[in-house]
Amino acid sequence: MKEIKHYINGQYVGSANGKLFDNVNPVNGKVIAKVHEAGRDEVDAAVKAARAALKGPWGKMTLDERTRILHKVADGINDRFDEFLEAECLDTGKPKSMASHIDIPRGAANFKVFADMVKNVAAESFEMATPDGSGALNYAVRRPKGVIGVISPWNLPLLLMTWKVGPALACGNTVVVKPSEETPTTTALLGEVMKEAGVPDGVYNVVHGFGGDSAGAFLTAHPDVDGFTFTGETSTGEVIMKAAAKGIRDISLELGGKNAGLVFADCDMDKAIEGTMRSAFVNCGQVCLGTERVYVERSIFDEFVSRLKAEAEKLRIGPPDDDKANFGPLVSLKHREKVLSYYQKAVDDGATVVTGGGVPDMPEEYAGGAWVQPTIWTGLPDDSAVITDEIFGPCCHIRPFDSEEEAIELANSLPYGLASAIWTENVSRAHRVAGQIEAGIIWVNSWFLRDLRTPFGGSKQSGIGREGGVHSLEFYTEMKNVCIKL
Ligand SMILES: NC(=O)c1ccc[n+]([C@@H]2O[C@H](COP(=O)([O-])OP(=O)(O)OC[C@H]3O[C@@H](n4cnc5c(N)ncnc54)[C@H](O)[C@@H]3O)[C@@H](O)[C@H]2O)c1
Ligand SMILES: O=C/C=C/C=C(\O)C(=O)O
Repeated sequence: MKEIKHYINGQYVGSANGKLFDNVNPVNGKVIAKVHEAGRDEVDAAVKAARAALKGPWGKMTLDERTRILHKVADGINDRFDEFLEAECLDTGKPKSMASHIDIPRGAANFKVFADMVKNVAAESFEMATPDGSGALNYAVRRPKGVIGVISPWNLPLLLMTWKVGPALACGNTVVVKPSEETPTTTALLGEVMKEAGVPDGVYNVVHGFGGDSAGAFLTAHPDVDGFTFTGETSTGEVIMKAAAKGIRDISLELGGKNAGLVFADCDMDKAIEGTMRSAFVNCGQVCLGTERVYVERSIFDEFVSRLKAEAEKLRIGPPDDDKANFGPLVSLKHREKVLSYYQKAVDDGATVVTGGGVPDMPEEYAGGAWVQPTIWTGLPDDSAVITDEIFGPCCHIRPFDSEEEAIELANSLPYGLASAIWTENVSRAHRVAGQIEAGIIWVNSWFLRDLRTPFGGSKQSGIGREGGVHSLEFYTEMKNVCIKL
């Protein structure tokens, strides 16, 4: 059986404690690899390697050399595109048609964009007067933050990990990455690409394992990590924030959401249906930006519900290599238990199940997989846990509204503030509503349309800080002001 090892100081190494855990294919429940679980020793070795590499050739490289290498990393991902695609789809069960358009290309783009970005951002300077009349000049320079701990989730494994590692390395930092225990493979494979691209040993390190009382917690407890960038659940973010407080380490948190889609009667219905389909069901609903709450103006409510139902029922469920399938399984049976508990809760709370609500019949070979049906509800009270909790499954609840004010109030009614999608052809309304939604990312007549130069992150309990463009540089560098008396 294949083993997945840590990548520390440019070498693949196993765990001294001999602990291994199963990497399971969610399509059929079969074990595809055994993964080494890091103990404190491996985490410590990874952090030490990262610290040493900061002072080694990586720290001494010119910006040009560093960014050229990062372009080679991106090229290396593209050169081995099929291998990354296969690995990502085995770990997650997602359709190849999706991973080949989103996950893997973005894995490469995350290195290119930030390599180019760091070369083109100027630092600030201020001239000032002094009492003696000679004046002074201030200029700011950016320096790498140091060793960055990167903790990433399983829903878009390569995309979300490189979204952090790309800018971290572009800014001259070194990293220790703890990928999700559900999806270790592409993060491990990236070590080979780093080596081939000429990234010096110790710059990119990977430790595998779980969160609490395992690799994740050992990494956040390690005193020699200078900052943590994390994507995952809000409750995990709280734990990581506490760990980072020890030693006053910086954090960037991209957390959960319970995002609202607002569909106004003046929308282009075709666009709204197409976009809401994606925002509710793509990646089997496992996208932090997805809209699990859809609010539709009353005059078009019935039409919207019946059209969304018709489209949801056309989704083709199947494994990654079924070319026609556009809907895979959830990431694990454990996650399915959680999602199905909300499917049950919806019924208990009096929902009308418009479509789905259970587990699809699958052929024998996929019976052990984590399949669920795409599901739409109406009729739930606003305080149902189905409406207030992030389910992270392929489901949405649709509720009517009567006025713009009510729609905004409903969208803002939860403690999350990640993303929102507004569907209207009225340009004034689009600006007006976008301005009032309490969320970090607003899409109008689109969803998950990404320009990597833009600020990305959540407000309220959906996160702290922004990444993307120059905002990533804010987190991954320390700014230093030099004041020169003339
Ligand atoms: N805001 C965003 O950009 C964004 C993007 C993707 C996913 N998410 C969120 O991620 C969640 C789904 O991902 P998940 O289930 O993998 O999240 P999770 O919080 O369970 O796990 C994320 C990572 O944290 C690690 N971890 C867990 N407990 C830890 C601990 N105590 N100390 C250190 N590390 C720990 C896990 O092992 C994993 O690597 C959803 O809530 C989703 O909304 C947010
Ligand atoms: O599941 C969450 C998706 C997050 C997407 C990004 O972080 C991105 O597109 O950069």
